[in-house]
Amino acid sequence: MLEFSNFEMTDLSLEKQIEWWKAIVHSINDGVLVIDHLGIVRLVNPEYLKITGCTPAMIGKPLKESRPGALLPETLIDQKTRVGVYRKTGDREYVVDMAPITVNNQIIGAVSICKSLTEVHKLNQELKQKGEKLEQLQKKMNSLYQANYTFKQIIGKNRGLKEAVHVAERVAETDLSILITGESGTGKELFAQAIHNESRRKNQPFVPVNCAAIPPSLLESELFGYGDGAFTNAKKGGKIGLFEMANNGTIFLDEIGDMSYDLQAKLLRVLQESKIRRVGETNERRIVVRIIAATHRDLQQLVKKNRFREDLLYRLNVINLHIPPLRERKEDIPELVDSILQSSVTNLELEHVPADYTVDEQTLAFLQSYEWPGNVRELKNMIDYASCMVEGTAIKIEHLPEILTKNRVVSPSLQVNSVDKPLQQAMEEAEKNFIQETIKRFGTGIEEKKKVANALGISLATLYNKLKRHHIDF
Ligand SMILES: Nc1ncnc2c1ncn2[C@@H]1O[C@H](COP(=O)(O)OP(=O)(O)OP(=O)(O)O)[C@@H](O)[C@H]1O
Repeated sequence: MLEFSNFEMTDLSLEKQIEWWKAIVHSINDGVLVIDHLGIVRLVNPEYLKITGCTPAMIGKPLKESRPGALLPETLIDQKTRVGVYRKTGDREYVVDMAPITVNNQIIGAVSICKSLTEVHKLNQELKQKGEKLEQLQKKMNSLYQANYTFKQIIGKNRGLKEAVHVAERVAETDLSILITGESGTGKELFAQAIHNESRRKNQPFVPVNCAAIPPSLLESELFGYGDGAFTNAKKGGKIGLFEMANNGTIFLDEIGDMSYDLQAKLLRVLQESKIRRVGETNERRIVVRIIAATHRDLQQLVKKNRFREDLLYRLNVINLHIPPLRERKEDIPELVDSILQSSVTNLELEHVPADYTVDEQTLAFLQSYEWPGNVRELKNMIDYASCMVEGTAIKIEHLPEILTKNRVVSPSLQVNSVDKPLQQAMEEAEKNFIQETIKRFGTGIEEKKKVANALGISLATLYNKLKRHHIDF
């Protein structure tokens, strides 16, 4: 009920006050109609005329005259407020709120406020469109954050690898945190995706984050998001973080060993409390996320050097999966090569090679003799390159990248029974030359030896063996 009894506008003359009130009513975005206690129309605003299609001629006449079905005069009698009354005149639809106007407990009139449903329909339509857009974005986001691999795609019969697959399959359905260790390119993300796809979270996002690729100063806001105006250049309205994106799914924290010590403490708190706080905000948001972390670093060593928090290591390392490097599972190379060849034809859209092209025996033996510092990723890149270069039905040594064949880094345990002696000899010589070239680059001395071994992608012990075998003084 509208009460005017306490209204004061002492500074204005009566005329001015009326003008003032009319201006207010006219500027209202809803339709307004006022009748006096006799049911005579005293005031209508332009929006009312627009919504109902009435004309200003109705002013000064009984409302029932221009609108015989009007309910407002009844409000004068029963003094009831009516809300959301649906009205339709021709093709005009609108809803009306009605209320009596009282001054000093006396009914002096009634007011009707109406809102066009055409407007509401339009807003509804807009809302629907926004909803559809949101759904599309959600789908897009889910497809961006989708895990593609399953355990079936993990190739290898090596004992260490099979053991890792076995454990991963057993723990996939649980929510236990997993730490995957192994050199770069060994398949850590492949494992993480397969675990996610085998879990009950498989229809939820899988969000990979490379902690080493994001500048430390940005990593916190990338992980946890930020609030409105959290810092200069911050997006208006703030930004959702990767943890929130991964809600109900899995977050894969790759290269966790590269995370700053300070951020490690914040991450630990998030893991313990299942709550995140966006940078610059005070409120916390609950999240349910499965954590899989990975690193090529020795985290125990980093703990000893005070560069990794021991408490975080224990929290992440509930299950440890170690993926052996490719040089320790060379028996898997032929099968990996076969699978890469098959996918190369389709992925690279190669038209110049037959679907059943292969790698010839000598080349395969060479691939098995190489140390693969970049592991399966490097093998895949090499085969993809050779697939583009191949002429005929089989990849030969000359189709491999020059850098690989010129700088052959071959393992001491070269098992190439089927290989012609000249190739073996050539490879031995190439290895010797390559080691000598690398020594020239780095120089001599114990530290330099380490650098040489590093550059060659082999251990110091292997380097010593090779030096002895090739009679190289160092
Ligand atoms: N056992 C395997 N079977 C089939 N493909 C594999 C296997 N291991 C690795 N790959 C392939 O090798 C490539 C590199 O794997 P992935 O990215 O998972 O390695 P990573 O250890 O996570 O590397 P990084 O530490 O550099 O991030 C991918 O294309 C992956 O599909």
